[in-house]
Amino acid sequence: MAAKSSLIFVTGNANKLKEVNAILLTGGRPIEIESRSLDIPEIQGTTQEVAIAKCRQAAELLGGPCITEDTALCFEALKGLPGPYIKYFLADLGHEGLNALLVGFPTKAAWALCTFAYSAGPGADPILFEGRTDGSIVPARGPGIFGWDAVFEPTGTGLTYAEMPTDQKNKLSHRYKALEKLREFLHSQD
Ligand SMILES: O=P(O)(O)OP(=O)(O)OP(=O)(O)OC[C@H]1O[C@@H](n2cnc3c(O)ncnc32)[C@H](O)[C@@H]1O
Ligand SMILES: [Mg+2]
Repeated sequence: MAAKSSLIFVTGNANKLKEVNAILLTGGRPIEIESRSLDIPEIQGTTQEVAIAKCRQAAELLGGPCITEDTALCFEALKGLPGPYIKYFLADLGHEGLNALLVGFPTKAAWALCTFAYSAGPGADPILFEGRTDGSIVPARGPGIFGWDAVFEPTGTGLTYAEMPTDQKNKLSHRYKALEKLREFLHSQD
């Protein structure tokens, strides 16, 4: 019997990869992935359009099945923006600037949205798996290791993602919720 090759996760983000491995390798039926760092241009559009276009391109480049992931951080006061453009807002404005965007708005509510996309190969329509965690934007607390972790406080926890032990974040995060759906899908394909 031919050995089953593991699924390739295309991402340039080492912190994402670490969390994805930690989440997928735990649980009743662990899933192994390989990773590939490819620089894939991201289009403008809704989170779903961005996710589908990136996964399509990744599958073309690899010539086979793959998964990709897009993370959005959506501010309620800004009707969901920066959303999929959070990477560029964070890079230019920093944690303080993200807080400053909300000065003068009555709500600091926000949600983190993770969208995994799976493509069966070049030409196949990607399938999406979304996970959302609600919270609010706060002045930075905790180590500034991963993106906007220090300014996002999930509702009811009293801690920012950055202040949480890894396994606490990985049990309630946007990424965890999306991966549980992806895990179920992959097992149904076995
Ligand atoms: O190669 P890809 O997978 O696209 O990696 P990326 O870093 O470009 O990631 P995105 O396009 O999804 O942009 C999301 C931004 O949000 C950051 N980010 C993603 N997940 C996060 C998390 O769980 N906590 C904090 N920041 C996160 C990430 O560092 C980026 O700045
Ligand atoms: Mg990206």
